[in-house]
Amino acid sequence: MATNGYKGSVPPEAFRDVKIAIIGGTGLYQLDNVKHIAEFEPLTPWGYPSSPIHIVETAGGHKVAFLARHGRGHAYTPTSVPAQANIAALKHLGVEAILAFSAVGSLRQEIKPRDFVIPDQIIDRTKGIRPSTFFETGLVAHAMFADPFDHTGIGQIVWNKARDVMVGEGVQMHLGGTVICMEGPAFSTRAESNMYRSWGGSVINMSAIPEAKLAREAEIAYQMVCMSTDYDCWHEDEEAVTVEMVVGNLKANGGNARRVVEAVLPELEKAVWGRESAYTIGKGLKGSMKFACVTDPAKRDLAVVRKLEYILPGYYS
Ligand SMILES: CSC[C@H]1O[C@H](OP(=O)(O)O)[C@H](O)[C@@H]1O
Ligand SMILES: Nc1ncnc2[nH]cnc12
Repeated sequence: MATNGYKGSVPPEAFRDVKIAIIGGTGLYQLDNVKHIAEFEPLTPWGYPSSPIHIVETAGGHKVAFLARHGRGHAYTPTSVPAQANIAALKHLGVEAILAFSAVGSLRQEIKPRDFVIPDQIIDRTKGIRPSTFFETGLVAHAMFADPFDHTGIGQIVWNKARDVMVGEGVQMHLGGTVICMEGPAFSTRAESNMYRSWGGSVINMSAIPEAKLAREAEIAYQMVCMSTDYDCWHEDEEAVTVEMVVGNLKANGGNARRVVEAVLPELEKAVWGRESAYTIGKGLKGSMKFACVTDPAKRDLAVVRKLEYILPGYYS
C-alpha cells in the first residue's frame, strides 16, 4: 500500500477535495480494490481519530476517505470510540457525505442474518457516558435530529444502486427501519431484546449514537447501512447472540459491504460533486448549525468558539 504517513492538524494537498467518507465497523477495517493514495492521523480539538484516515481514489477519479470505527485491530470498545475526533477529522477534510457500516442484531423475523438494512430512525439506548456533542458551556446549539439519517439522499442511492447487486449475492436489502443503539459492550438480556421489539426496533447495534448526532452537528449527510449478523436473543428457535456468530456472518458481510460501496460510489460522487443526479445529498443541512446556536455572542466562550472553528469555520466568531 502506498502511503504518505502524515501526522498533523492541517491536511496537505493530497487530502484536499475529499467529500465522501466511508466508516467501516466490525469486520470492515479497510477497502479493497481501490487505489490507496495516502493516510494520515490528524490531531483534532477532540483528540486523534480511532485510526489513520485512508484516502483512496475511486474508479471515477475522486478521493474518498476511509476510517475504521474501532481502529485497526478493533482496539476501541463501542463506548470508547473517539467519535468526536472521527467526525471532526472527516469534516475538516471537507467531507459532506458519510456512508457508515455497522454489524447489527436483527429484532425482526424477516431480517435474516446477512441481510442488509437501510434504517431511517434511531432509538438511543446509550447511557449518557459517551461524549455526544461538539457543543459545551459557552457555546450552545441544538441540532434538528427528527430524521437522523440522510434517507432521501444517500439512503435512496444505496437502495436503488445496491439492491440488485445484493440480491445477486443472495442478500436481501430492507429499506427503512429503526436502529436501537445500546451501550454495550455486553449484549442485551432477553427482556431487553423483547422490549426493543415491542418498541418497534428493527435492528440493534452499539454505534449509531453518537456518530449520527455528531455528523448532523458537523452538517455532514450521514447514512448507516446495517449488516445483520444474528437474531440477538429474542428468537425462540435461534441461539442467543455470541461473538462467534457475529464474526462468522461478518466474513460474508464484509465482502458484501465492499460490493455496496462499489455500486453506490459512482452515483454518490455525481450527487456530491453537483453533477446531474436525481438525488440531493444533505437537504437543508448547509448553514443549519449557524442558526441552531442560542448563545448570545457576548456570552460565548472564545476557547469553545475556536474549537468549533475546526468543523464550522466562521459560524460563531
Ligand atoms: C462484535 S458484535 C458488537 C459490535 O458490533 C457492532 O459494531 P459496528 O457497529 O462498529 O459494526 C456493534 O455496534 C458493536 O459495537
Ligand atoms: N445482537 C447485537 N446487539 C448489539 N450489537 C450487535 N452487533 C451485532 N449483533 C449485535
